[in-house]
Amino acid sequence: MQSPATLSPPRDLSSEASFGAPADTFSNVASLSSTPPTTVADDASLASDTPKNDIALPIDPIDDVIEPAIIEEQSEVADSIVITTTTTEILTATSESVESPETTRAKTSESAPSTPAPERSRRPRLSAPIYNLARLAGTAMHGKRRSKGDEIADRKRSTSFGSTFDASAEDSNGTETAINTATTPVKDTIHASDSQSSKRGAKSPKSVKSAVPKKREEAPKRIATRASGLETETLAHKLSSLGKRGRKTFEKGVTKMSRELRRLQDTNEFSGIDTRPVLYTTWANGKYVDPSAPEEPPTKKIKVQDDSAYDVPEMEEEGAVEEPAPKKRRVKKWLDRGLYAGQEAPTDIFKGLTAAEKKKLAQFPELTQNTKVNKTLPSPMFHGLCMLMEGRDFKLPFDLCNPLPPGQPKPDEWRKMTKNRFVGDAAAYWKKTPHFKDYQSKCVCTPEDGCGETCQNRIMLYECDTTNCNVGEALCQNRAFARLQERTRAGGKFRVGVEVIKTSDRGYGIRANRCFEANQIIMEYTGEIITEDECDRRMNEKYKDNQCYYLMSFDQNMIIDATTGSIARFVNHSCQPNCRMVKWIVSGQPRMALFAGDRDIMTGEELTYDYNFDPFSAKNVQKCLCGSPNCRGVLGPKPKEVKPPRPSKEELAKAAKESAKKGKRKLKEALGELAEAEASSTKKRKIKTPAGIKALATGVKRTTSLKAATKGAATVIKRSVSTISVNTKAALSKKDNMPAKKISKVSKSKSVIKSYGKTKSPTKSAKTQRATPKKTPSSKTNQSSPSITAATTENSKPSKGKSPKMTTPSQTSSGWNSSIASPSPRKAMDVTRIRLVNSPRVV
Ligand SMILES: C[S@@+](CC[C@H](N)C(=O)[O-])C[C@H]1O[C@@H](n2cnc3c(N)ncnc32)[C@H](O)[C@@H]1O
Repeated sequence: MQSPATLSPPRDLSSEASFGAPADTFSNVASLSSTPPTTVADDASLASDTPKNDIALPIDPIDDVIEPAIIEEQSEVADSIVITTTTTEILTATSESVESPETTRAKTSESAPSTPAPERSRRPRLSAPIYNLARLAGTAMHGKRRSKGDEIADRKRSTSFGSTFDASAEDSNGTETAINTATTPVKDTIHASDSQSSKRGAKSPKSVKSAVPKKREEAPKRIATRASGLETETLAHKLSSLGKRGRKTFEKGVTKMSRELRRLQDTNEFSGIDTRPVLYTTWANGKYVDPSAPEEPPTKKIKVQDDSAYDVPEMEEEGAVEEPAPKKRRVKKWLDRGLYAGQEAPTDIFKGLTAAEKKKLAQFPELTQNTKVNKTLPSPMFHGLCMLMEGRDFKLPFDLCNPLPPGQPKPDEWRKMTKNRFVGDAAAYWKKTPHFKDYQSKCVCTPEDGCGETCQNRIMLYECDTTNCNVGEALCQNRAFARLQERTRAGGKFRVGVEVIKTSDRGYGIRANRCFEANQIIMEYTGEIITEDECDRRMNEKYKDNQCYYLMSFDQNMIIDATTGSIARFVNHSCQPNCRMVKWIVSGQPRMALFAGDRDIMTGEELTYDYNFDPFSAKNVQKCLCGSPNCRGVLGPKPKEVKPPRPSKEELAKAAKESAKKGKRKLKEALGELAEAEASSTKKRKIKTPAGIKALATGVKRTTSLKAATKGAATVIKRSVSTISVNTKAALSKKDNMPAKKISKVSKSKSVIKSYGKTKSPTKSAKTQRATPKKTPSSKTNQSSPSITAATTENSKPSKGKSPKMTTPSQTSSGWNSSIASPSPRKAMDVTRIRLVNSPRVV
């Protein structure tokens, strides 16, 4: 069987064949919407499956005429063509038998209406006859076949030309047959359409639309479905939207409508009703705004909250749920002094200059005469004036905006704690100490004094507050911790004034990012306050694998563990420090803070203090990398001062026995040598014989028992190997904290045994003590003697209950107690020793 591509319409077959245009059944469909047939001659064109432009030229010019009203008919015809194409094989051979257009016209002219319909005024060729195709096809009598249940589809199927085709195929003279069979469906199809109605009322939706513009002014304005939101329309609306022809059709009744229209009349498409859901879309800035898309978080600028969001009437009535508190407006923190915060504006530019410098400065009248101080942007401390005098261009020694280079690694493993926290028995222990109550006694300062150097609270290292100050907040200068709190509460890194840095060789460190005056409080050293027992436990269990510890001897039998603590724990050691660590009693609580040293501190300087490191063992001695000219080389005492390992009890007993054997004279000699050695090592201090030695001597003198002598000797030996660090210079304050002048008379040396004897004669500061000196725990144990010697742990506190490791000179305690027993309360407080041990076993 031949493919449909070879099929050709029954008319003008030769020409079709000659075109040889490819064709398929779908092209028929395409042709339906193009050139509707208006004449019989066009019948052939209807069956043509060649492209329209191919056949348009040779065919009658009527084809050029577009008749919208017959489009529906054409579609019907097209349906038939699909079927009739099966016969074209025969038709190609009988092209000569096809009726010519003229013949066809002659035939049809008889039955064609004499006058063209007035509606068809658009027809360009009025002369062209219009035929009643139904009549011509002989189908006009069929009437309303559809209403009788005649299904078009069935009809099409029933129009099988199989037999005809076969017959015609067999018919050698089958020309006529072929024509009949070929034309029958076409005519049948044409007949099926009502030419009358097609002329007048038959309108496809397309044709309806094309008619609408003509009567646009008359027709009531169509209400846009989208605008109105209506999804259904009234009949009147439907009619109005049909235009004139459509309305007429409705008015005349469906019988006047073409079959196609009748088929479509109840469709929304026919009525022009858009039943698809109307999509309301939002566009902004040329972009589609998806309403289902999650809302973008409001930008920073859009901070205005809609108050209506809080309108929850039910909740208000019940009163059960509180309204969310309005967000507190963040107050912008301004730095009033910039990089030089903490720097006082110089009132006397000659201050601190040498005579030569003053002379030189006097040569610059513009500098000396100008008494007005630039408070807005003061020149850098120590730099500006010197540079001016040297005649150099001023250049900042560091980045103004950020002294610290960016990208500094910060410690992340560290948990911060800004307040001390007592752990375990430490709190109860502290409450038993006299400091807890004694700090409340009021100072006797006058407003003129302003709690200066002579303030008893200051001397005792008790910070003044409302309970113990006689002067009042406005004039009191002894409130360093309170000022620190004020400063840091305001926030901002320049107010806090310190930042963590990463040093090249000592791990992390702390750097000043503002200026600090001499003796000014810088930051507090906070952590967990634990007892020594707890410290032992932690070191043996918790920190046994740690590289180093942040444990600082704090008070009697108490230690601050800053493993969880403030950033002060990162302050490194220096043998020439610019800070010191001092303990104060604030509101009855022990607190430790880092204070600036005797000189001002510049922005960018690394903060250091002397650890007074007690390694507890020679093997724990760490190399010091502070780089100062007077570096001791190790963290702690110099190697020669490193304590030898402590003798065991047996060794001590043996030594005592031996010394007892040597006799009284030799023992005296030994003691004399020892005392001499101590005296030579502490030039400024008068060494008092330690109580143990005293007891030993007394025991020998009085020929007491050997046991007593042994005990005394053992005590002496113990003390001789103990490192007792007394940083007598610590906690000196010129302005805020301590009267420096008085303390300056005290030796600065941090010594071992040397320190013991110096406290026999009261220092000048002792004169300022209260009439009734406060009793320390150590003084309780050795009340008669204010000397350090009587206050060692060994004496005051038996080492029975301690582990062997800790029983040995609880050096921290001994050092601490010794200073507490000092007649100078200042000295009693200023001992701070950091215990940084590399091996927990050593403790
Ligand atoms: C309390 S921490 C100080 C902060 C420490 N750099 C860090 O990164 O955590 C004490 C440890 O710092 C190191 N360190 C501090 N000062 C030092 C110095 N001058 N020389 C060498 N190491 C020092 C030692 O390892 C010491 O055990």
